[in-house]
Amino acid sequence: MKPDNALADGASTAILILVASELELQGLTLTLPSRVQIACTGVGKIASAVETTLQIRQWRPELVICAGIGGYYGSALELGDLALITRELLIDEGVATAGGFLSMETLGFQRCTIHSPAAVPPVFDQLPFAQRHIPGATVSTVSGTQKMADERYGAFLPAGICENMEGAAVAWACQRAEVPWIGIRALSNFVEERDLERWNIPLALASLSAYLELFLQEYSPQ
Ligand SMILES: O=C(O)c1cccc(C(=O)CC[C@H]2O[C@@H](n3cnc4c(=O)[nH]cnc43)[C@H](O)[C@@H]2O)c1
Repeated sequence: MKPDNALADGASTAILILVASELELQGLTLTLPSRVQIACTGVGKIASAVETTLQIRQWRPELVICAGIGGYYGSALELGDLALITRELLIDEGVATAGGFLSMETLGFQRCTIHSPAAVPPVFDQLPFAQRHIPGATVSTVSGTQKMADERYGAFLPAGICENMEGAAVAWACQRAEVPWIGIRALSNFVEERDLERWNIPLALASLSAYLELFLQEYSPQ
């Protein structure tokens, strides 16, 4: 027997929006067109990779949007601005040595960069915040010190990079399933010395909602 929400044979979902946490799912104010689904993967690489695979198998989407909040290392954007992501870097998978960090790719194991086959997401003029095409950096441990942030991302200034905990895992699962993906992250904090008073998750979720609403209108899947 099929679950209640399974698709009829031959049907497909146009867009599957994946967020990491219930906080993000509950905080988004979206009107979903009929062929758009939204689901929560859980936080981090393992939960999001597994859940993305299961969600793709269930909904057979034409596009996955990996949406959520993220941290920003850079000088061009403010909190509430949007990172439009088509390249995700596995930035902390490797070996720490006295001579510095060696990535798995450098050591001859798996690739550490996942490129999207999808077009760069659009910039919408009518939104009151900046939207920039920058890479995502997927980590297991949030950079909570300025030292770690500088070591990880010093080379990315000034355009910047968006740190998160799921992007590359979602992208990897999409790539294996041959489903195009994009990342849309609203900046909730700067990647710096941890200070929760400087985070603004409500602002980030408001601008993420505004962007996604326009995106879904623009691409109104029938
Ligand atoms: O340090 C804390 O107490 C704390 C409180 C609330 C949330 C967090 C998170 O680390 C949220 C992780 C969650 O949100 C994404 N995210 C947002 N900002 C960042 C960041 O700077 N670095 C990495 N991930 C970030 C992430 O994708 C997770 O889903 C901590």
